[in-house]
Amino acid sequence: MTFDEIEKYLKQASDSVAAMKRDLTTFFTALPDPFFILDTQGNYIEVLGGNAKHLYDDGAYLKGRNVCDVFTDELRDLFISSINEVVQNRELLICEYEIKPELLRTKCELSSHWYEGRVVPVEGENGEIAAVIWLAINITEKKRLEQRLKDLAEKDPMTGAYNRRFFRESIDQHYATFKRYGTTYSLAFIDIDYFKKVNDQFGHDVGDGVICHLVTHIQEQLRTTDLLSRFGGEEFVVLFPHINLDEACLVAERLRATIEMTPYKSINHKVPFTVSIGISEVRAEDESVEDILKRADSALYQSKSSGRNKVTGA
Ligand SMILES: Nc1nc2c(ncn2[C@@H]2O[C@H](COP(=O)(O)OP(=O)(O)OP(=O)(O)O)[C@@H](O)[C@H]2O)c(=O)[nH]1
Repeated sequence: MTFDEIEKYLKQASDSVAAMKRDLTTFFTALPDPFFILDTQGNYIEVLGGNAKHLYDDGAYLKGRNVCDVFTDELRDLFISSINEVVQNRELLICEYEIKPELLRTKCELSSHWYEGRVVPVEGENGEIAAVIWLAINITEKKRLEQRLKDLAEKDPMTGAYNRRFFRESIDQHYATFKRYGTTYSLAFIDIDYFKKVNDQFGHDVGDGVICHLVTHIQEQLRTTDLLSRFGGEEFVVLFPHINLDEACLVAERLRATIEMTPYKSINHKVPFTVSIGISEVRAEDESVEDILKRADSALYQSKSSGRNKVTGA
């Protein structure tokens, strides 16, 4: 082979490698979901794919950065621990994570995005794990649907409070925990006074407004661990975990007083209203959840029969 022939051969080879590289880049860039090549320390070596622009930010800026520079504590831990796990177990790992709007570079985004990460190891020349490939799939729509289905199953559509079925499941769990560990809890039945009159005087729509206003008001006053459910039309129940009767009565009294002071206001109406409340605490001698429910119900009856706008503990 002459020198010219060798040179020609090498040029052809290099051209075809360059063409292959171009083809691969075109191919990877066209992929709808983005994937990242990260070294075992969490440095972004390469960012590819993500052609579905309505679903993904341009991740090019990640190249050369470390996950610790990009994400907040919780996500940083998830990324680092997932990479470590893949390096150790040498197998596919699937995780789900939420990226808050402030981390998304598309500034018009107001809500979080959810992703499914599929992470696989990449072996180096000596068989060691040199890097991981992290495929990120936007599952925000799926998550929204899941949340919607969960809400439909657990919540009252008009007020957004939990429904009676969800309350029943929760109280059954708390009762079981009480029987096993003695962890106390209390219940408050809350019923709007003379609500029929509200409907009769102002109409059903205003009545609905009063109910929603009450729910918002109660939610604002409760701790995040307290559980508010709509038990019936204008009757609600609050489950107070870890709270005894005296403490629950104090909270309920505060609720009663602030409700009295906070009328429902619509464009055309101002509707003052009050509530009656019955409280009970789980007791060692209770044989079932029905016992505590019955006590709260009769305490509510007492509040009603003694003039309404009252709190009674039983
Ligand atoms: N607007 C509206 N009214 C409802 C809803 N659910 C139940 N109600 C009404 O709530 C009223 C409850 O009336 P009652 O049970 O007689 O009780 P009350 O008038 O509040 O009197 P007390 O409870 O004895 O103080 C009924 O007129 C129901 O039609 C609802 O979702 N929206």
